[in-house]
Amino acid sequence: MLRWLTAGESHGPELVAILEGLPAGVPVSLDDIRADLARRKLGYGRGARMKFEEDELTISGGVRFGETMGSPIALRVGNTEWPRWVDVMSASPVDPTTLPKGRGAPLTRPRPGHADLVGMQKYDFAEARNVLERASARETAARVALGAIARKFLAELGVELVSHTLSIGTVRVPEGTALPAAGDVATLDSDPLRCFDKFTSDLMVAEVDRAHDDGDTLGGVVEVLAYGLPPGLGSYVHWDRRIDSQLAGALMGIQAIKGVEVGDGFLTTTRRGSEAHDELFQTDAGITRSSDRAGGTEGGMTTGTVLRVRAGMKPIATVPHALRTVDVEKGGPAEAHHQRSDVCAVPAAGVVAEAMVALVLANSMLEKFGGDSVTETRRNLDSYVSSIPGSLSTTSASDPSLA
Ligand SMILES: Cc1cc2nc3c(=O)[nH]c(=O)nc-3n(C[C@H](O)[C@H](O)[C@H](O)COP(=O)(O)O)c2cc1C
Ligand SMILES: C=C(O[C@@H]1CC(C(=O)O)=C[C@@H](OP(=O)(O)O)[C@H]1O)C(=O)O
Repeated sequence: MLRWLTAGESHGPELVAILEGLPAGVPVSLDDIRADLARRKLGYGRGARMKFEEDELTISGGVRFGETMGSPIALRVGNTEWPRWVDVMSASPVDPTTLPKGRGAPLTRPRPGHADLVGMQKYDFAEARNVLERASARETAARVALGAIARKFLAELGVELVSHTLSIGTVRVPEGTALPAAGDVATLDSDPLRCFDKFTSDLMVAEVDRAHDDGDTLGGVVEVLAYGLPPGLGSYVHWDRRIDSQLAGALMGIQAIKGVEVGDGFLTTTRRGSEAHDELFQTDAGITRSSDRAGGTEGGMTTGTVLRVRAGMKPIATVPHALRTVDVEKGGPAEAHHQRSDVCAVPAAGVVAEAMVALVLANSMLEKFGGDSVTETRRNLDSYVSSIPGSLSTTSASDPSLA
């Protein structure tokens, strides 16, 4: 079983992360993790902070000479902006009146849609700093770093992941657009919104510009695809072993994600049964499916076809054209506090979603195939796959495309 934890605040010295349970022998380099951290910063519409803040990555345990050792992997993602926050985020007691004017001023005008107000009520804080520091999606840098390692493990087992933007606000990729293939990561990352359809991507950029000009923010939908999975990860035998349940939980655990779909998701609910499922056919090569509507899971298990999951992100809560709120110190109406923020962080959420899916799939692989070394995991996987009649041809008969 894989376990992972993150700690650290948005403006603290660093984020730290631990991944426990990964077999030995997985090739991991600083550059692999850095590449995914860099991808998380991409996407048109992110705020100024993405430009000046660097992720300073250190591997402090679990990897030697470029390979995992089977021991817990410990990572640090240092924050180059820390010198500017040493006083406000000091771990030692500080008298706030000694801080320069404006530094550490109490945040008493909670932002609707962010964690500010309920966090203050729940943890008995008089202002929102302690809440937003941890609620902030800065933490997703740590998860992406962990996901990069899970992804390397999956690659050793022949599994590759890719994510793309399906919609920004009301601008959607047209139905029937071909899905990105595993190797399309570089093409996607050179696109300002990581949208596979160039025409739609330009419309999305214009949508972000409009929101920015209006002092507003946007959400959207991302999709993660995983190629090369075997049938049978997850299980129908118990609710918490269903792969759909684990994927949904992991994706909903990302800040601002408010909905998850597997395969054609809610669209499937509008179809008749005769048009909703993927029919099975016997061919010389084995059993194939006529379509790929289910998104690669049936009965809480992977089918062996491409896995397709979507996550819907709400618009950023820190709206420049500030929302109405209450000043909890003075009482009475006020405008929510706002300094800067992303206009749209949907493409970044896609990279985070990839990381979460990678961690869930890596865990499922280990649950089913075990292994203290990746060679052992692969041997067990190969033996299982070769024991299933027709298993190598369970991929969809048709090219997957957007429903
Ligand atoms: C990659 C990413 C970047 C984000 N950037 C911002 C931001 O700049 N400003 C903001 O208010 N919320 C941002 N959010 C969303 C908040 O972190 C989130 O809305 C908040 O923690 C409250 O949680 P909830 O939306 O799940 O209720 C971002 C989320 C993600 C995934
Ligand atoms: C720092 C990151 O994202 C931050 C996530 C975030 C939020 O409220 O979630 C708010 C913004 O930070 P600030 O309020 O300091 O401008 C984003 O920049 C990051 O992704 O690395």
